[in-house]
Amino acid sequence: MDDVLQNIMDHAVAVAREAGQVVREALCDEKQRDVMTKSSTVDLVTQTDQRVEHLIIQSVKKKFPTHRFIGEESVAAGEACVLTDDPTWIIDPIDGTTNFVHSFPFVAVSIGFSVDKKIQFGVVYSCLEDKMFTARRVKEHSVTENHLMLFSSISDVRRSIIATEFGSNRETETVEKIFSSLRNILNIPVHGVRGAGTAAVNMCLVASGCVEAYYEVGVHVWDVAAGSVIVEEAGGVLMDVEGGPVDLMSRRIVAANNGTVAHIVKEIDAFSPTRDDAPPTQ
Ligand SMILES: O=P([O-])([O-])O[C@@H]1[C@H](O)[C@H](O)[C@@H](O)[C@H](O)[C@H]1O
Ligand SMILES: [Mg+2]
Ligand SMILES: [Mg+2]
Repeated sequence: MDDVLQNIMDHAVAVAREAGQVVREALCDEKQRDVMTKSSTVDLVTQTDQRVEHLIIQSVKKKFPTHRFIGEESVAAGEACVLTDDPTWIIDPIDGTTNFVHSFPFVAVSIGFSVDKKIQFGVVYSCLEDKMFTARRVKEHSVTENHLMLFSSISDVRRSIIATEFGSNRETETVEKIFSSLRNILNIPVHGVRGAGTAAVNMCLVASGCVEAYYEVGVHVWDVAAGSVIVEEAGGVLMDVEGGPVDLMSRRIVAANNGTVAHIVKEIDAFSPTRDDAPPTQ
């Protein structure tokens, strides 16, 4: 299985790079950044998101015809978001669509691959920085192209930088919760709070030791599937925002180094968005 998995992972890296090239070219063409909206007026999608997801899925289908898919834009178009034991590609064609639309320079292609409901490897291509982050669920971990994982050993949360995002839910109660968590964390006080505008890149920043933790309520499985292996293989931990094991379908995540995770979890004002795998409402 090892060689088979490596073969699949090599394909994921190649197709992520190809997708990244499409994203870079699209950035120079305003038409390809025309905005449509999904769950709210600030949940953006473009024809480029759809085109890139199609490209990835078609390329994989040719090589691995029995594999299944959970893709952000396919789910938006009505496909089920159900993780089975079958080999499944979990795809976010453009993580950071708002960044893409505004030319804010952090945009990633994120691909996780799952077997038996466990993510086996993750590939995050931060395509404007041209950084490829990969990790496979084995002892070895690797980040290609000179991007060494330099995991943070800071255990004093007051010396940390914490990454988070505001997401795309603007309901008053949700915004209140987001600010309540943020206030608690700033008041620790931490050195700073940052957000790249892409969950996948934020997780790679944890894996690279640039920030000590990243948390968000409202992410989706395609935002964090790839990053989850990258963080764990770098030596980090994943947790639910109220402590306990993370559930990638729950839309809640903390990814952190060992020293700060417990401190961060204490400060988050948690809430529970509708799960990714919830049956559709009629
Ligand atoms: O929509 P998208 O750009 O693929 O993904 C979003 C980005 O990762 C953003 O940083 C995060 O705050 C949202 O929760 C995600 O949904
Ligand atoms: Mg995303
Ligand atoms: Mg996306």
